[in-house]
Amino acid sequence: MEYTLPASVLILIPFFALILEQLVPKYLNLPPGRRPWPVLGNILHIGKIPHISPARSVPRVVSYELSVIDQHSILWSSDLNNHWKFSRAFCRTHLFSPKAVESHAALREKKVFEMIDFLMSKKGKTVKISEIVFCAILNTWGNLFFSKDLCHLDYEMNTSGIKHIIRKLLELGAMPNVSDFYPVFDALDMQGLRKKTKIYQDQLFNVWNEIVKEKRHAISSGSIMKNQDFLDVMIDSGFSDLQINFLLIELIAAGSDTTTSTIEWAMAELLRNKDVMHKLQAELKSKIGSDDTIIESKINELPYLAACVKETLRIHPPSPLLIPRRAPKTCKIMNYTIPKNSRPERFLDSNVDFRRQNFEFIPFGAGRRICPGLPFARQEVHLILASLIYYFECSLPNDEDPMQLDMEEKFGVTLQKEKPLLVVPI
Ligand code: HEM
Repeated sequence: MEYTLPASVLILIPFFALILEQLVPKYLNLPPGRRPWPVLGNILHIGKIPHISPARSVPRVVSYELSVIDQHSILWSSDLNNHWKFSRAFCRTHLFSPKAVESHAALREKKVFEMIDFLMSKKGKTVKISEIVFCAILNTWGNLFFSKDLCHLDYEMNTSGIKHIIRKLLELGAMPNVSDFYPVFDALDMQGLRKKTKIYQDQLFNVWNEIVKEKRHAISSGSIMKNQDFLDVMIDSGFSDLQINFLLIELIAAGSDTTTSTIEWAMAELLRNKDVMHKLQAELKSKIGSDDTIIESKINELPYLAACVKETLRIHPPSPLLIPRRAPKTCKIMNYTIPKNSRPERFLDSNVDFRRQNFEFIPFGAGRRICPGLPFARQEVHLILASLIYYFECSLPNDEDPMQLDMEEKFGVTLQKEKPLLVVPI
């Protein structure tokens, strides 16, 4: 009996805390948004596609121990601590500086040629283009990191399931987590998201754990030349296994789905916009010639291709928590005309570029947290898209009308097409 009072007070404390949390923001000058419900907050306003919902509060998207994140993550680190600064500088030196990006051009080209060769063998057949592009990109990273391919271009033969694991991790990362809204429940992991994330993370680590072990052994016994790939450099710089795992998982997750979905959306838009497709084909024909191959040094001479990529990133930004913009019909906002739909030409006579400080167009973010992979992604997306359009005349299966193509978006850490794009390369 004597325990009744303290026990009930203990039970009530979280509820008082939650109600207080809902009341306090009323006195702050917050940006306009839907009025939160007591206790529930904006959770009911989030909806199925949170990146375009009018909710005020956006959840923390990942569930992991914050101390571990801050010591090992670039992507999710909550402040700009020394670890974050070191990791960004390390990646910039070895992966993303202009010199590093250029030194990897031959590898990107090789992996794209392999993809084109594979697609040649599929002429006339229906393929899921995102699976093949994803694999080409993953193999580029695999070779940069471990000097090894990570998946099979014939996606039906993939047994490691690496793409599935990455997609699952990204899905879990984007799932609204009760404890993101109510941190008081954090330790309970009520939806089991942390537990599931750990399972998939371990599966991904297993893809390269053996390689890391072998590399450590070979380096310490002096049986291989040093610094042949990024893993060598990490080992040489004293990275622990946990540091290696975190950095690789983040680079692979951040760098594969974003680039793949940009190319998939670009292909879908091009198939729907025949005039744009013809203009792009004409540019490629005139600048590349009819029996030449596409290499990166030629990519920068293709302004219409660059405009198409920018237009894709404008309409379908792969990082959806930066708000996507698309006007279903031409309209005026504050005396500005907002033209409808896809029109890459808007970028031809304009200096707006995601590499500059043009804050009206920031698909890679901006400022100190701007995407460090931008220079790499830019080369990769241009090269793959140009190659697909140059070597193939793609159509939709069963003579489907491109205007009926399903363009629904699926919310996630990266913005995917709800229905994967199926094409027939000819
Ligand atoms: C089309 C391709 C890509 C797009 C649109 C994109 C977009 C973004 C965006 C919007 C952010 C958040 C920026 C912010 O918080 O302000 C980001 C962060 C990041 N991206 Fe990318 N990204 C792409 C490709 C890549 C690639 C290829 C890599 C490298 C493998 C990469 C690695 C990262 C990392 C590590 C961060 C975290 C940076 C930090 O928090 O300091 N991304 N990206």
